[in-house]
Amino acid sequence: MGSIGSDTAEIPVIDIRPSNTHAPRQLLEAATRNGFVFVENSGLDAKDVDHMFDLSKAFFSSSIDIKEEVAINSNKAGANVGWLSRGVEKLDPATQKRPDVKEALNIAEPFDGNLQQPMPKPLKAHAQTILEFQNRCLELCQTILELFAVALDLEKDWFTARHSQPGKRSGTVFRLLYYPKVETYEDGVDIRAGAHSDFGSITLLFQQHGQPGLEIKTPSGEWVPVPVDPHSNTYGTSIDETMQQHPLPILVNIGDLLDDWTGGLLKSTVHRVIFPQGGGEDRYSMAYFCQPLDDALLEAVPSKLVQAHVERTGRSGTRNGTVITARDHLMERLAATYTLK
Ligand SMILES: O=C(O)CCC(=O)C(=O)O
Ligand SMILES: [Fe+2]
Repeated sequence: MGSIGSDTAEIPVIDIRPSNTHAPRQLLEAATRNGFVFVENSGLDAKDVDHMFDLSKAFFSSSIDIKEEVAINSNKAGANVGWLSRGVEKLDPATQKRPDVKEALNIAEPFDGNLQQPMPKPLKAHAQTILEFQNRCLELCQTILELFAVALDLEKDWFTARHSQPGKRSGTVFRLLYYPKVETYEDGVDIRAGAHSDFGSITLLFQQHGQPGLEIKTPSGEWVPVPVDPHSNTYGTSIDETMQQHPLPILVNIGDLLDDWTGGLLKSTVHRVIFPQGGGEDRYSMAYFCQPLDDALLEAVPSKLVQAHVERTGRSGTRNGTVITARDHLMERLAATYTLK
């Protein structure tokens, strides 16, 4: 079992400004190792990230009535959006005895410049801020996808054109997460987020100083902690003033769809969120799960590197030779997560 102080996961920090001409190769290397990487100089303003966290806290600290108005099953905006109360989701249904100890608010991708679901009271006045934050996240995902295309010797827009086009929808979701501090929890039974890999193409994860708990599973089956701040040698358990000054790099990880699409060359890795010793403090995180356009066909990626990998591993992204769409891929995964409870 990984614990604070054990070996850290090998997660490089990559400067993704255009001036770093090594970025494509560095990203690809990280993606083929365990699919987790920190990016810095991402273009996302630390103040905007902090502001989003403040809004998240305002929502999760509001009354149950306010939250229930936007509960995931109470609106007509479609599946997978709205508030999930504690006890609703089990990310590792095959193993978990009890649900994840967390709450979440799923916010769908804006369409035609508008949010697609009613905002809860504390967030209503900030709809534009939230929408703009989602746009910044999408831009960052597109930058990363472009760097992957360059590294794989594809047309620069090979992935990006399949992720965003005016008037087209995708299953991209922005998720605010709240893991409450608890007085008691049963070790080995209760978990903040059960072991899982993400569904989509790439995920951006925003964490906060002093709120550790994320772990990834190594190929040998060991759990190793992911730092909150890769520039510090603690896992964010002690908050010192100077540590809070610099903006945290953003954690990026590969999801199952991109893993499948590239025949496993880019890897999605299983991860989870544990209670720090003693139950920890509240943990807030925010995840931006980027998905290709609903109608994007997960056809063979025309890259020699991908093709060579597929030949070596015998894995291809198709289902018995049938090319499926990104939406089919997502629906398969959502169905598996939400019915196996
Ligand atoms: O909250 C975290 O740190 C991770 C959350 C996560 O892995 C997920 O929601 O997919
Ligand atoms: Fe995840």
